[in-house]
Amino acid sequence: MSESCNESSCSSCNVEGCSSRKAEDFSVPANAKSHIQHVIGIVSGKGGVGKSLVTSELAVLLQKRGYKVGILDADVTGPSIPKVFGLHGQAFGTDDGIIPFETKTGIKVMSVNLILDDEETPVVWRGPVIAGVVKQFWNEVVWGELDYLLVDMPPGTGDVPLTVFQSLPVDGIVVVTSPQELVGMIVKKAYNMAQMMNIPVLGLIQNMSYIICPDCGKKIYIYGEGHGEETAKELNIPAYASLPMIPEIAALCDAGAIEDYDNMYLGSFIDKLTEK
Ligand SMILES: Nc1ncnc2c1ncn2[C@@H]1O[C@H](COP(=O)(O)OP(=O)(O)OP(=O)(O)O)[C@@H](O)[C@H]1O
Repeated sequence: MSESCNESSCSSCNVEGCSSRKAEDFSVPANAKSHIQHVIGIVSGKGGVGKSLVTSELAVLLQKRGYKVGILDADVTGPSIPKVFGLHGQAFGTDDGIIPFETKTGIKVMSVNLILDDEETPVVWRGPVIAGVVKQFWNEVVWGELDYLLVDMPPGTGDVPLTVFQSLPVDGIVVVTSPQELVGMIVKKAYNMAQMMNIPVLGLIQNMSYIICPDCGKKIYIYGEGHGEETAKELNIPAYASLPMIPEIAALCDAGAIEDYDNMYLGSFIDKLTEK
């Protein structure tokens, strides 16, 4: 077994094959023209639970409260952020880097769909290439001054979440789930991954929790009430919200007009998220 050391940093350690080697630093510098206060990752245990919709809604609400917001769409093989904001076309570059698109209320967005020739071209790239694109969206995009950069992650705990956690200065994550998931297990997987990377879990959102009867206003829990709230309490996750199925939001997303929706279900969640 190799000799151990008491150094606080690998750079000052001369012990060959040191067994107490500290974790390698994979961090990537931001673009020189980017000044970003907070980076928040939006994650889910599995696909289709509404992670991109929640990312977009959080961005819209933060922007409405006067914060400067950007969305880095790290869901490279299933990008849906540009569509819900009605963004189409190709981003251009300058000497400073790639200029992100801006939505009609001023949210900055970068997504693989905004660099492809044709947004219907599938992304059939291997993991390291995809991870490289995400890093480029961090260090080559001119984000400028931002209070919050929200990173829409692909579902699960694979290559891209790992790259984001290692390469970007992520302040915390928000986990999106749905009631019919095996919440306890899937949320805990995401929670445990964040713990392993020393990243706090800032919030949990249980999406598609219920529908509201259009005649009597009663909440109907089609998948059962779910365990989101008790899981948030059990894991000491500070912010929790339960979102219903909202038919008008689905229609606005399809029309690229998500910014026209005033989401009243996420107000106190945003309060907690932005608490100093
Ligand atoms: N609360 C909701 N009310 C109505 N429609 C919703 C709601 N949440 C999500 N949807 C719709 O469900 C679909 C899937 O949502 P979304 O793309 O956000 O999921 P996702 O978890 O990001 O999926 P993936 O992991 O595959 O990227 C979208 O059409 C979205 O508009």
